[in-house]
Amino acid sequence: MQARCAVALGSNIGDSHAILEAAIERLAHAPSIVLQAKSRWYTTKAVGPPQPNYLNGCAILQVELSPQLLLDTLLAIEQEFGRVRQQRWGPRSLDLDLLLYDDLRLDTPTLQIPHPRMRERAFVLVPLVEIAPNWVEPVSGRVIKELVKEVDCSDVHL
Ligand SMILES: Nc1ncnc2c1ncn2[C@@H]1O[C@H](COP(=O)(O)OP(=O)(O)OP(=O)(O)O)[C@@H](O)[C@H]1O
Ligand SMILES: Nc1nc2c(c(=O)[nH]1)N=C(CO)CN2
Repeated sequence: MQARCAVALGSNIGDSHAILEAAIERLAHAPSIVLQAKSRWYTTKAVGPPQPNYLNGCAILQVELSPQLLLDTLLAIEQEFGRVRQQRWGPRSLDLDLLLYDDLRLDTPTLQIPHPRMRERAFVLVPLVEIAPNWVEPVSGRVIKELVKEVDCSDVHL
């Protein structure tokens, strides 16, 4: 079973650029994952509690993993990069969110697809539109290039 997936990457602790580049390499070499595309890195104002700016980007992966196994892989890579889970929406060395998995809709206690907050997040939609403008977000039924027009992108910069 093959699926095309979109993943969001973020970091605001440590050398975020080096961490995100290393995380992409790690993903690209993970079993059952092929890296198809990656966006540029954007500096973004933190959403949530006061904290340093983030560096954010997105990647498209071809995977031979179930959604749950892909999430487990993402969480394991976060741990490898020293992620310490503290407050919700608090600062982190590496955050990997599973945004889209083909046109799947899933709502379980541990995994929601599409990511439920992706439609309102400029720090997700701006990098994603670079690499997947015509992907239909299955809850809204709208393509990413339309969704990005509806968010305030003024705090997202190259
Ligand atoms: N699509 C998804 N991608 C990543 N994690 C998810 C997803 N759906 C549910 N989760 C669950 O969310 C849990 C907490 O994730 P995390 O700590 O990264 O949240 P957060 O980054 O603080 O907030 P947000 O989810 O708003 O980005 C994960 O352990 C995972 O079980
Ligand atoms: N700009 C920005 N803000 C955030 C981010 C993020 O990646 N970028 N991640 C969060 C928790 O997922 C909370 N706030």
